[in-house]
Amino acid sequence: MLELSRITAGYDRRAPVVREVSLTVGAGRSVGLLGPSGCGKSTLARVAALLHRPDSGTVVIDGVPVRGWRHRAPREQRTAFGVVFQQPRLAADPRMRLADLIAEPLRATGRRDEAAAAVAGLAGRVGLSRELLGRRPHEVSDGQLQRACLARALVLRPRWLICDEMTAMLDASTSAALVAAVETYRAESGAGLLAVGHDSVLLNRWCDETVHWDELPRESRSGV
Ligand SMILES: Nc1ncnc2c1ncn2[C@@H]1O[C@H](COP(=O)(O)OP(=O)(O)OP(=O)(O)O)[C@@H](O)[C@H]1O
Repeated sequence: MLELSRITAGYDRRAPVVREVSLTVGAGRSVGLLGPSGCGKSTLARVAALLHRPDSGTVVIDGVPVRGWRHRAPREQRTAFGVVFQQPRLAADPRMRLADLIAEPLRATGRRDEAAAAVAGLAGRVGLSRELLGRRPHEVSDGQLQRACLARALVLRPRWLICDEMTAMLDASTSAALVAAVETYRAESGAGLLAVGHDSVLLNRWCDETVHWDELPRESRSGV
């Protein structure tokens, strides 16, 4: 279970963008989070993925409370998450070939020897040819780069996936292929998913449950 309780977070402690928000995703479940631009969905998603330390509140991952974010998070918790962002070009090192980009989390965790087999397997799943794996980000389309970013998010076989507007910049067929790759992985691994987006049709079709930002429990507002 991924439990976010009474999270307050932002970029200026005096004016947090997320205030006392709670959200729970059951083990193996998928939750779609909808909301207007700028309301704080990505910030909350980054808190959940241990990439952004909240000002207050608690995160509990599979029963273990989080005590540190980013480099302060224990490796076991950090690697429990695979994260895909909206803009692959901001999330990919422009110098790396796609094969190296996908394998990067394995290298960072001392598992370099697994890279070749893992990349070959994942490339098939996300629909990247061998030729594309040898190219650098500026030599591929946004959709092809996002396929590589999804493969990178799956390479450590995470228990949780956070997809923050993963398909926002993509055409319908690439979006469908990426959603299908996520769901195939979830079906075999039992991983849970938090998918953030604007597209209620897509999220309703994709996820077990969708919640709107304005409907999330806020203990302070209800007077607790
Ligand atoms: N690095 C940052 N520094 C300062 N403010 C930021 C930063 N990132 C986001 N913000 C601000 O925090 C607020 C919430 O942003 P966030 O990206 O979480 O919203 P969102 O709901 O995901 O929006 P969108 O749907 O447009 O992606 C916005 O007002 C945004 O301008």
